[in-house]
Amino acid sequence: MHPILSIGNLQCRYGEQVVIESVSFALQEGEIACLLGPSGCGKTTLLHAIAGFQPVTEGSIQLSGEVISSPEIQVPAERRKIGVVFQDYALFPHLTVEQNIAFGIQSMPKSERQSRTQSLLQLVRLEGFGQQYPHQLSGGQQQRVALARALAPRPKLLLLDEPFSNLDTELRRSLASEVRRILKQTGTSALLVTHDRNEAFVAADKLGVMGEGQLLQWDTPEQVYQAPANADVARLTGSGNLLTGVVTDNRLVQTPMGLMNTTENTLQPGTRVKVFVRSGGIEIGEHEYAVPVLIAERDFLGEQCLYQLTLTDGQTVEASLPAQPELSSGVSVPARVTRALVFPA
Ligand SMILES: Nc1ncnc2c1ncn2[C@@H]1O[C@H](COP(=O)(O)OP(=O)(O)OP(=O)(O)O)[C@@H](O)[C@H]1O
Repeated sequence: MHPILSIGNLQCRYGEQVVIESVSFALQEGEIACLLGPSGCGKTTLLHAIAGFQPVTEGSIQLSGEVISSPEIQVPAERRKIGVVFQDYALFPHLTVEQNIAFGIQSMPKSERQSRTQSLLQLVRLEGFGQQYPHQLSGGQQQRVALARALAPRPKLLLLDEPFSNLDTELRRSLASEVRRILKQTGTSALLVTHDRNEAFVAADKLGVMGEGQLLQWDTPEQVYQAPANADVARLTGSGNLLTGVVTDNRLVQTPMGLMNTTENTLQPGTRVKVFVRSGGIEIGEHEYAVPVLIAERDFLGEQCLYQLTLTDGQTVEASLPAQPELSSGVSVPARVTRALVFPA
């Protein structure tokens, strides 16, 4: 069976500027994928190419095995059976919630249309809101209407472009999980674009990390987090610190934050490496590998505190540790790295 979406060696350009280069991945039927990447890396361009709003200059996009985009073929957007949910909801302000949801299914017989609209209202938990107008709803409710409207014609694939970015952080995460429930319940294959890793982790079966027009890694969120392909992916998938280091004779890594173990055992002694230490991979306390650090700043966050630790070479690293009153700014303590990701420099 063909994947629902298959992207092969894709390139997109704006004039001479290449903004998508050699991107390949496949999305299986019913899967939810998230494309995560910093602003300007080409996420929206890629989504637009899949939707049919953006021509491709090399490679191809296939939907259920049929080429819908290539340098020679460009199936019009309205014939792709692809739904799109935009960042700004794009609801029709003069139509009620029900009318918005039913907008794309006008060709259905009336009774079928009405029952589909009602079941979608139920699916997005907005029963009772059918007669309201978009401006009477909260941002999160409006985005759920936009989702119901996009799902109404039963698209083969749903694209979501930064769908939660207008909402506050707390709501973003709960809506990401709500959208995942809705997509799974309807068996909808979807590709969601975001620059918020928490949103991507919550929603995705597959995570695609992008940087400067290229797909840096495509895997499950767990795999990407635990085994990032390179230091850029590590940085994009979790806060932390990038240090430089050298592999020692006994296969440890020497860094400005002391010695640390590595699971990367193919590196020869003397190799220069990049070391990414997540904020949770630092421990305070005596240990043979510990080095003295100065607590430069301490932000109390409840269960955890976020510390800025100054190393003897002047660098500052960020550490997330359980709140302890004795660890306050200005205090010098021993600290070490307990977990690190090591990459060739
Ligand atoms: N219409 C356009 N004409 C020319 N260049 C464009 C156009 N749209 C985007 N670009 C450029 O293409 C690159 C990728 O932009 P794109 O919007 O796809 O990135 P993005 O990852 O979605 O960013 P953001 O998260 O900020 O929306 C950027 O360098 C951008 O300046």
